[in-house]
Amino acid sequence: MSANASPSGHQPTATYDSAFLKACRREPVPHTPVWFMRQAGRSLPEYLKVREGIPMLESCMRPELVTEITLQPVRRHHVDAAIYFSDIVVPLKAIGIDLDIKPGVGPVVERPIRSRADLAQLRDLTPEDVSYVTEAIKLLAAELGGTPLIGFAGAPFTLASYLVEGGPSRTYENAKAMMYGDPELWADLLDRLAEITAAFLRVQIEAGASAVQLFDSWAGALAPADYRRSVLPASAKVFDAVAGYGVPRIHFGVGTGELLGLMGEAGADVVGVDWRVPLDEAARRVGPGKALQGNLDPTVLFAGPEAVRTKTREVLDSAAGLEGHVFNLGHGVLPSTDPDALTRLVEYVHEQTAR
Ligand SMILES: Cc1c2[nH]c(c1CCC(=O)O)Cc1[nH]c(c(CCC(=O)O)c1C)Cc1[nH]c(c(CCC(=O)O)c1C)Cc1[nH]c(c(C)c1CCC(=O)O)C2
Repeated sequence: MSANASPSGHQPTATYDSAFLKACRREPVPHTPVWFMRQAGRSLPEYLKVREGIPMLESCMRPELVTEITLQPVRRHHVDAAIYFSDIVVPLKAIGIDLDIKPGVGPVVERPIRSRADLAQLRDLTPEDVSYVTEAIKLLAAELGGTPLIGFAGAPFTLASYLVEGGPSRTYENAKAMMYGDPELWADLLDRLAEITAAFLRVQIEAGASAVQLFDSWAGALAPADYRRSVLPASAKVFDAVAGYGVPRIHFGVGTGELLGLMGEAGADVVGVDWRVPLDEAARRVGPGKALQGNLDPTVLFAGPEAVRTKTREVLDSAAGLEGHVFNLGHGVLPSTDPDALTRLVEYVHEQTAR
């Protein structure tokens, strides 16, 4: 049996009983678990060293390299969970979409999806398309011991934002134009992406991931009514598709203060919160029955150790009444962050919350 227990009749394992998975299940924890979005990556000199000369997407397809990069922040910071090293566009590349990740820019798509004919670019994802993911997760499970591994994928809206725009955007004008102007095409696009995303998460869970996070990073660009009508059904389809595994499902976005209730409704077990809404208020918006993840402003790490402690204490205080809290930043680690500040932060949260 894998490190993941089935919802019925679980076998206790160090992974199943880890602080991270307990907090996701809203069970009592020995300390508040901590991990960081983008904990692997450019903030770590050891990452820059092993990535030297290897393009981002290629590095995601090399199981030994993925394993090493995923383990680096666990070794260095003693975080409570590892996140699988990959990118949200990897499954799109795997089904043959012509795209690349440009350094300092982000994902760039050669032929953006703008019409019904363009949908033909999207075919089903099979486990064979991403055999390197299965291989890397098996290697990781052997190395991680009791530390849980989080698998992840981009949510249909965030993936669509890259596919329709053709690259990063501040306004999402093409994606939103399709959403408002051709709702049927938009719904079909998001539904196809939901299927690809669900298939990609299933591969990760079946290989041994203990939790999954759906990154809807750019959903905060939407008004609640549009999110509910045009985006929520596709994200809900993804969460439904992986519900049966009994692994916690985390749902994250940036600038989603007005969407937190709806993001919970989409079906996640844990809702990620950025730094704009305090966790006690976020809990009221999300409603009962869900754990929360977050939410230190990543720029606080540039302010010196005392400020980090003060602001961390504020996050912990606002989380004091929650049933389940996973400490994280409100968004990813910024590349120029001092890694020692992250190590100290993990230590501080553990020490402050030891029970
Ligand atoms: C929107 C998004 C993307 N990718 C991702 C998201 C959702 C999370 C978020 O909101 O930040 C998700 C992602 N991308 C990466 C991870 C690794 C796992 C981890 O969190 O440690 C994760 C979880 C690696 C990466 N993905 C990328 C890097 C940097 C490239 C490099 O190191 O060469 C890493 C470590 C590239 C990437 N890929 C993307 C962007 C915007 C960029 C940055 C472009 C740049 O600034 O150079 C798309």
